[in-house]
Amino acid sequence: MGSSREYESEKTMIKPVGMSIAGLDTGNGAGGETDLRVFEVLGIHGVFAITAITAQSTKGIKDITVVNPEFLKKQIETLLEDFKVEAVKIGMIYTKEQFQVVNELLNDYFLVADPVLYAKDGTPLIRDIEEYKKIILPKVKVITPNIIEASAISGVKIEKESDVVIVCKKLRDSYNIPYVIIKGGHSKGDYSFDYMCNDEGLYKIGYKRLQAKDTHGTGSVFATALTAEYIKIRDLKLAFRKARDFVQTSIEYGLNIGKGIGPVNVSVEIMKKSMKYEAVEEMRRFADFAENNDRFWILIPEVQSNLAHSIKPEYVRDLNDIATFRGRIIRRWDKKVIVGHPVVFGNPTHTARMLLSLILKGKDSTCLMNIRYDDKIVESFKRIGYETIEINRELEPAHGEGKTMQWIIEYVSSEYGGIPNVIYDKGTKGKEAMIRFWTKNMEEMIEALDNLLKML
Ligand SMILES: Nc1ncnc2c1ncn2[C@@H]1O[C@H](COP(=O)(O)OP(=O)(O)O)[C@@H](O)[C@H]1O
Ligand SMILES: Cc1ncc(COP(=O)(O)OP(=O)(O)O)c(N)n1
Repeated sequence: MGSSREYESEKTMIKPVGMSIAGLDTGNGAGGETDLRVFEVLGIHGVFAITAITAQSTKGIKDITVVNPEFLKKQIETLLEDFKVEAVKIGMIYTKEQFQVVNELLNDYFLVADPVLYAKDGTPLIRDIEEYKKIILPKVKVITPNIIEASAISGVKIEKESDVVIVCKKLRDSYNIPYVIIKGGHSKGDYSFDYMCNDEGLYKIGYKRLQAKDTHGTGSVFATALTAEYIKIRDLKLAFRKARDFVQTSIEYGLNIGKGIGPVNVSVEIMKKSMKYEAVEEMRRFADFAENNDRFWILIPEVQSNLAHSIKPEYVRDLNDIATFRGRIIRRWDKKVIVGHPVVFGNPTHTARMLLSLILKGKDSTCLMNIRYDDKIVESFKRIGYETIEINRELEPAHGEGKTMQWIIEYVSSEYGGIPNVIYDKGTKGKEAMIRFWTKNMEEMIEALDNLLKML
């Protein structure tokens, strides 16, 4: 046996470093600690120099303790002498003495300023605004105000798109800022437009305005994501698009925690990726079960089977969150069952569509398989303890291809109130009779089919 030294890696692991200079939000929704989480999920090692501690929750800010400028200086110096900081995001920074520290220490750095004049509850987060304009703004490469902040800093009220152009120009000219990004979260309309202006002109991105309650931290998260993306790709226009995309997803999955405005969900993308990985592993487990059970062929209809398996239902939005086997589950001439790998997401199979309809209807279901219709199979499901329901495919309206699965779920739900685990039909002209069986999880699916096969 070789010693463990043989396997020691010679490679050193490195990560780019980004810095946040910001206040601490004790509720972990908007301050420097959230910036660290954003840096982390975007592949940056975040470091944090703290300017103030806010006693804050989803209900707002109760109090603020400001860090003295000497200690802010000590923190920044300590970090800069050790790490190669690639870019710095400046969030809440409170006093002119603190601004002077930044002015003194961060001359040669790429600075992104989020001028958080007020928190959502109206609490001022930058006290000496006039000094901020004089000391901080001329140093920054990018500024990311919302329309209220942009109006307050420029003195020009933003009411329409042409005002954005005027304010952009004014901010760029007055403070010599190369990139001004004005965020449209506080404007009205079906789309939330953000504008970036630079030497080349105005560039606008619009995303559907989400009717979301839990939006605490949108601005902080946007500016930090922009900083992180800039560090990675060094292209601010592309970083703008990526940061905007990141914020949209974070708002879409905002966290309904606390009694007030919950934080946006910055880790949702990596969580969904890891859930998808788990789903693939479970599909493999199912494939082993199906291929190694010598009676599994009994369950396979003429049109063959498939298994649809989703990530946690609350994270499911569309077919991209549902896995199936690309080559279906096939019964060979010699009764051998072959599972057609690979597992793929976003495959518009009947099983995936039906599972999606079930989930969108509010069912806590993650697995669904289509099974050959046979009286004995339906009876066995009943004996195991599952409720069954028969539907008549003759009743299906002529709604074109691709709508049948949704119709079955809508029909069962409206006619019978609930949606039993076993839904079957005896077929119609050109349509094979079929059983569809759904379960809460993979454990239950495998156990139920195992029991069923022992009865047949
Ligand atoms: N309801 C929403 N739907 C979609 N995007 C939004 C919504 N609210 C804010 N945003 C986006 O979130 C980001 C932060 O914007 P904004 O809320 O204006 O900043 P701040 O948090 O500084 O007030 C912007 O990209 C904006 O377009
Ligand atoms: C400590 C701290 N820093 C910044 C903010 C404001 O951030 P923002 O992203 O604008 O979030 P909302 O307050 O608007 O939700 C903060 N609240 N606390």
